[in-house]
Amino acid sequence: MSSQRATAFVPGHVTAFFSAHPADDPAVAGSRGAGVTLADGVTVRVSAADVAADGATGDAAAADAAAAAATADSGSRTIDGDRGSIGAVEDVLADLNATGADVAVETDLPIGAGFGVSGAAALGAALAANAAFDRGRSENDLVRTAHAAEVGRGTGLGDVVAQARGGVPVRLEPGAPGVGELDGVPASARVEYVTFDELSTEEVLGGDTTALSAAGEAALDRLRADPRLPTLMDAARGFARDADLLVPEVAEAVDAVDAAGGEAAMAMLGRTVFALGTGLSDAGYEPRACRVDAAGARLVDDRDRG
Ligand SMILES: Nc1ncnc2c1ncn2[C@@H]1O[C@H](COP(=O)(O)OP(=O)(O)OP(=O)(O)O)[C@@H](O)[C@H]1O
Ligand SMILES: CC(C)(CO)[C@@H](O)C(=O)[O-]
Repeated sequence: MSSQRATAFVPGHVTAFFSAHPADDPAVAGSRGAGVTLADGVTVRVSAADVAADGATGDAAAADAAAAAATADSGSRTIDGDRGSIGAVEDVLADLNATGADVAVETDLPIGAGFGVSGAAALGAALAANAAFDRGRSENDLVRTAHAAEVGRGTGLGDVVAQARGGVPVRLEPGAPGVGELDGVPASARVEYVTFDELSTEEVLGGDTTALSAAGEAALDRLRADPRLPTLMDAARGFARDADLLVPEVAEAVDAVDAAGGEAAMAMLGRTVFALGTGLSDAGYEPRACRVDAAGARLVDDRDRG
């Protein structure tokens, strides 16, 4: 019996460095690399359209009506309360026969600025729709669905598998569960971040990624030899420089943090700088701050998240 509504939380993910590995099969396509998941993330609420309207949690007839509504053409879509949709989320809902559901995406993170919001929204929609409509999929299956949707839309390669894991994920082999392979840097930290503007993931991934990927592989070799946070940050700085992705505002902030004795790097793919500890505050910026997310993507009780 389905509950007809469910809520999932998925951490943000900043990629420190990556290499791109396209493939025809979206479960095989992905990226190698490493990054940091954030306790700041994306909450996705999925509910059958009539349940959202009526607040009914009701009897078997109501459940049948709700299940039917879930597969209707399209329910409402909001991002932070305004009408809006994310392509990868739509593909996930289609895969789960849940296009008729109402889907509310909520996040304090900026979209398109290197926090993997589209991947998080896709994974959150998969977890919540599966629970709301009792689709009976396993976690790996849902991560695969969200990964394929994200890769298919060109909005990310490795965010979904990283967000499913939490912590400081290292993507050793590209692809969805069953294909890719993950490790992690066993560390927790406070992370500060400042965003200057968006950077289109679709544009960068759609261009020539040969040089970028060579730089990403070199950075991964360094981190594998010394899986510690300072090495991740140093490898990230080398990657941004060698892959020619550094933008002036970010370069200036990274230098300022370095001059103040801290560790910072550029978040891929956004005009965003992230730092460990109080790196950005110490350098005179007014950053947002959170911890590394410890748990990875998860269903949450509606009451826990207002
Ligand atoms: N307000 C918005 N600003 C930017 N993109 C939006 C917005 N609303 C919906 N979208 C959609 O969300 C997706 C954003 O994907 P994109 O990969 O650029 O960002 P991201 O996942 O937040 O970050 P990144 O991949 O840089 O880590 C796009 O498919 C875009 O069409
Ligand atoms: C391509 C990417 C940098 C976009 O955020 C990310 O998905 C990754 O690391 O694969």
